[in-house]
Amino acid sequence: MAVKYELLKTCAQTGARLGRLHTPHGVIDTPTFMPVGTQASVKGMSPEELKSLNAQIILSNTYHLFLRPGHELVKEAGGLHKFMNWDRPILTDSGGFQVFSLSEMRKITEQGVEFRSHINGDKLSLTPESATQVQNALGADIIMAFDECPPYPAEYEYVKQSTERTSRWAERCLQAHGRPHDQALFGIVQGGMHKDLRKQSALDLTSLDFPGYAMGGLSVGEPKHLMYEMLEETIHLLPSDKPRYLMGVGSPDALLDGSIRGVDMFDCVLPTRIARNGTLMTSQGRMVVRNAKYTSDFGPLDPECTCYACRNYSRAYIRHLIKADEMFGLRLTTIHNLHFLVNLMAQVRDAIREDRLGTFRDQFFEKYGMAHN
Ligand SMILES: CNc1nc2cc3c(=O)[nH]c(N)nc3c(CC[C@H]3O[C@@H](OC)[C@H](OC)[C@@H]3OC)c2[nH]1
Ligand SMILES: [Zn+2]
Repeated sequence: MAVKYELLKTCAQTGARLGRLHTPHGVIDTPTFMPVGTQASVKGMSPEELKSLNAQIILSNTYHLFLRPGHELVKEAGGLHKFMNWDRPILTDSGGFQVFSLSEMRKITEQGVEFRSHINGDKLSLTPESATQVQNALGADIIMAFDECPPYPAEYEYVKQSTERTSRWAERCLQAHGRPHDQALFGIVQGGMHKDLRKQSALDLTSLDFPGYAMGGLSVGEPKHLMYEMLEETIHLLPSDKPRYLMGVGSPDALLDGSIRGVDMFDCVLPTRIARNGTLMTSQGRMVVRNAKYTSDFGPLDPECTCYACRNYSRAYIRHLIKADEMFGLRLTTIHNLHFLVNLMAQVRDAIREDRLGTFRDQFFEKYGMAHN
């Protein structure tokens, strides 16, 4: 069956929505946080551990898998679900963003992007057609249109040209989309930090009628208030019966403030990335467990947390593992941070159900401390 969004209710206190996203590999409760598994693995986590954390969908990335091991190999393996032994929903990004953030020597034209692999320097290219065909081969449940995420800051004229080209690319992606097993292609709204360009991009893409829409070009170094301004400018132009996905956003405060503004889906490498240097998101704010003050602290990472790491290990032990460069340490900090965000979104959904998300946000910020994010 196709990807279908079901709006269950809107929070009476805020603009937040409670929903369910039905996909061929299962249902996703929204608003949702999606763990990132860029190279077909959420770093250090097994599928069983992700399921025990109640992760309902994970992300992977076209740019990385196109370079290594190659989409033909993944297709030969039976697709990404089989290849990585994950039988729940997967979303893949189109690679547009990574071409600009990772590759060298890139050249962008109406046709697409030419670049050199950051792995071995090979001269490669991606176009709206090839990026869509790669994603068809990988077989995720939700795939993203091939777009350009303009740098921040950028000249108005550049953003205008880029955004108009991204709208033309979106149409080419729809044409090229093979729709294998009802795979859903989401459009990505651009427009930089310019309200008129954001509006035009939203109108262009909604006229093409995608099953879901992402807000791209944000969380690229702009001040948070600017991100929210662009979000507010765009989100009411998107159909309310389709899911809205804010790309690259995942600090706790942004998940709350994005949900309040009507966002249904979030992704971010933050929880897994900071876990790898021993930084934890806890109910009392951020904590750096390698800090000497935890040397003989035999309590859990977070006294309010019920995750596997907090139920079975102490700060002292995890600090020791991180200092000793033991792999198990990073697995425990990753388990905790992923649990923290997945659990935060479960509390957000409960708050929406009970029309109290605004109150929940204020209470959370109070405890978590707005200084941290
Ligand atoms: C951090 N801030 C941020 N702003 C972003 C904006 C865009 C955008 O406009 N277009 C596209 N196509 N992608 C974007 C992305 C990348 C997200 C992916 O990047 C990968 O995480 C690093 C991951 O791949 C599994 C994820 O998959 C959806 C952004 N990330
Ligand atoms: Zn925990």
